[in-house]
Amino acid sequence: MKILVPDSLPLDLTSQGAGDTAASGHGARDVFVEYDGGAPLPVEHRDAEVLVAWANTPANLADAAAHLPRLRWVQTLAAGPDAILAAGFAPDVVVTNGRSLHDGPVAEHTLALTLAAVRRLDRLGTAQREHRWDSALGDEQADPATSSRFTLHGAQVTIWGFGSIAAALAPLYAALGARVTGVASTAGDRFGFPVVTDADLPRVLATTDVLVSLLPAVPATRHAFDAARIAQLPDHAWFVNAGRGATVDEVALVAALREGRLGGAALDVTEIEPLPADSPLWDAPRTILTPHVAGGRPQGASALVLENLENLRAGRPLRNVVPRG
Ligand SMILES: NC(=O)C1=CN([C@@H]2O[C@H](COP(=O)(O)OP(=O)(O)OC[C@H]3O[C@@H](n4cnc5c(N)ncnc54)[C@H](O)[C@@H]3O)[C@@H](O)[C@H]2O)C=CC1
Ligand SMILES: O=C(O)C(=O)CO
Repeated sequence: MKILVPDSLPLDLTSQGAGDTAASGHGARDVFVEYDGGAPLPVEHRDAEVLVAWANTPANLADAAAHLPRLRWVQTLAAGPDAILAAGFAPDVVVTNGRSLHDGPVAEHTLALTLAAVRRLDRLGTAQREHRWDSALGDEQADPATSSRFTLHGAQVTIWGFGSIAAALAPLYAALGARVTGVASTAGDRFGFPVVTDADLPRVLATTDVLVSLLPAVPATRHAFDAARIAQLPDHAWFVNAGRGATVDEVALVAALREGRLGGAALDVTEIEPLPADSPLWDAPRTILTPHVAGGRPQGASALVLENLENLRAGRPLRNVVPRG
């Protein structure tokens, strides 16, 4: 079985006995071939049956979808399913994602964005660059009625998209004294945190101090955070997004920031990446931007690939299957 693996990651796929594919019925050894996810796939590797993807260009993925007739399984190492679903792989190709491989780093980065937001590091950074000692901020925020703007202690944090990353993140907020509510496709109690569905958003958002979005980009979540949702939040609430930019109506967000309708926005992701130089988001007031760096490299990618390779050989269901259509 020929398995294409990205040359952009140091995967260790040698320690698994994976070379012997007798159990798969092919009677030949597995061949791991490194490829460049930024270039067309070499013609001599169009007989590959497995594609492991990481940070591939859309053109490379479309090329793979069109030119690998024997393809059975695509393993993306990204948690987000959007890019791999957009490539147009045939319906009988199993697609799995890197859910869980980014939990720790994304949780840390999202917490960092949240702390930068509530402690107003944006404003204090500007003051530093202007050589101004802006200690007034501390006094302004000392008012108990509004102190939730300046501390997470006692603040209501709502995590929209309460899945694998949220499971790592929610306890960090709780440890700082925040109350955490999750929003997901199904309601219930998860890891000790209450989880509601979108139907409850108007009620939940009304008392939210920090709305954290970890929503995947799928058709149902496109521009989910729009003018109507912004209007449901208190004016002091911050919006933190480490999910996907496509879930945000950025025109509505910039308008709200300019009108003082939000405490601010801290965004690791934007609808177009890299963010165009003329995007109004760069200069929107009370806005913190980071360039899609929350996840970084996947953690434990080799183990996931090997586990799913074993599953494929044994005819078992693969881990992290992305629902199609
Ligand atoms: N900024 C970065 O570097 C990174 C961003 N991400 C993003 O984070 C997202 C979340 O990752 P995981 O937690 O691993 O995914 P997950 O699949 O474990 O969780 C997603 C959650 O969103 C919920 N959800 C989906 N549609 C919803 C809707 N319409 N309303 C309410 N909830 C909805 C699901 O019920 C699920 O609980 C990824 O899809 C990806 O876009 C992931 C890794 C790195
Ligand atoms: O895993 C993902 O979805 C990412 O965005 C990686 O940075």
